[in-house]
Amino acid sequence: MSKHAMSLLPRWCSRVFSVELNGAPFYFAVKEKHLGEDVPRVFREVQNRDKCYSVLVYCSRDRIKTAKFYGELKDKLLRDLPPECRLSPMSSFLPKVRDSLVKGYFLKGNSDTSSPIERLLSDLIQHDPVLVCSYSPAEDGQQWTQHMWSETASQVMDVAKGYYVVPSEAPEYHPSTLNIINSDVFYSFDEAYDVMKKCGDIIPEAKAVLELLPSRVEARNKPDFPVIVIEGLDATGKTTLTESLKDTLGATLLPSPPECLSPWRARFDQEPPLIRRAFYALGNYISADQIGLKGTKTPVIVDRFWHSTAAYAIATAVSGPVCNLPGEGSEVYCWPSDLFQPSLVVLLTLDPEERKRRLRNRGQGKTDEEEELDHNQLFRLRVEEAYRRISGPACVTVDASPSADRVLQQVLLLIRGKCHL
Ligand SMILES: Nc1ncnc2c1ncn2[C@@H]1O[C@H](COP(=O)(O)OP(=O)(O)O)[C@@H](O)[C@H]1O
Ligand SMILES: Nc1ccn([C@@H]2O[C@H](COP(=O)(O)OP(=O)(O)O)[C@@H](O)[C@H]2O)c(=O)n1
Repeated sequence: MSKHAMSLLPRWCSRVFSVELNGAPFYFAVKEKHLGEDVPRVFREVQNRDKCYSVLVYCSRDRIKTAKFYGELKDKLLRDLPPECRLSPMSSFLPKVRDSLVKGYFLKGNSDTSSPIERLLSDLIQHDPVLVCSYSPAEDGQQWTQHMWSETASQVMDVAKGYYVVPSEAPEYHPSTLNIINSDVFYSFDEAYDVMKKCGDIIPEAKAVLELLPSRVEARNKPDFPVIVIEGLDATGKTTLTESLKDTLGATLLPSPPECLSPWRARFDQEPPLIRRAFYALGNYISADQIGLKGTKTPVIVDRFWHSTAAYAIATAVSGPVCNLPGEGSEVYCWPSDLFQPSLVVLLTLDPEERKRRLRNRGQGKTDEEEELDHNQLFRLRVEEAYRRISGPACVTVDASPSADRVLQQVLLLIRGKCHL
């Protein structure tokens, strides 16, 4: 059965394409007619005998499978492509159109490698939800053109018409911001639950997670006592502070994600963002249920909560500097309407050097994300800024560099001011 590739990604000529080279994005668009525009920067340094390709993963009906496939595609390309072939992250989107982003890879090869690359891409297009294009210099040698591949039952061929590639302006925010809602951050129990439920067929552990979920989303009891969440990057002193608060206030301390999810955490940390973030989102609803239970008897201190879930997810989805984040006040930073709202959220902040020193002294293993915080300063800045932008409740920032006791006293003052304890 033949299908026209273009119908899989509508409004092809309105789309912007982004290729990330050494962490910096380069944008281009396609046009039927050429009006003397420049050659986009991505193609400017490419030699004449080189050939480039793009593989974009379009969303099939099953978005769990699509997310899994996207994660596996990179491994497959890295394993099966000739080593000389250069692979860069790529995406395509309709500016300002929500959920229009599709992701994939941009491949650069030369005339020696084009046969194995094309064999691999032909195979992919026949079996997987991908859209393949090749890029080559136009006949006049001045411009570059894009040819979309079309698949028939037995062969793969270029769709006859080529498009010119032309430079395009950078969007206001990083293109990934278009797809954050309900793919990276979930704003209701039902949205996260739906993803976990659909995972049941392919990830056996998902069924175990579903069984731990509360039957009612609303916290079963409205806590009579204050509920205080302590947030911050790894090694800012959350554990130290939450333990002291527990003792000083006679409070109950709840970790997040909740302990009952511990056996499954490493498993879900390996999954693509859609599944991994749904797991953490659901963890907050389990915590909310426990808060409802304990908060009728004592104050409750929570080590991380929704701020962590949303801030890390947003900062991972977006790359580059802080200005790439969704703008302040964006709906992306809103608290889920069906999730319990704590009385106070404290964000511990620390100078990066002091944080590293504390990490070294503690000497524990780190998650990949925490490793990333160390190596990638921009990632750390994005997480911190996303923390600050989340509202409903917003966090109150506390400098965690003084001694543990001084930090405790500072936070107790805040709690007494806000929660009348
Ligand atoms: N205010 C502080 N001053 C100096 N060292 C601290 C302070 N708070 C915590 N530490 C130390 O820093 C390390 C990280 O603290 P921890 O409470 O485990 O952070 P987190 O739970 O945020 O990862 C620990 O070794 C802890 O003893
Ligand atoms: N409520 C929560 C808690 C953690 N998390 C995730 O868990 C990671 C940090 O957890 P962690 O247990 O390693 O952090 P520490 O509290 O040990 O510093 C973050 O990177 C988040 O991605 C979350 O998404 N939601």
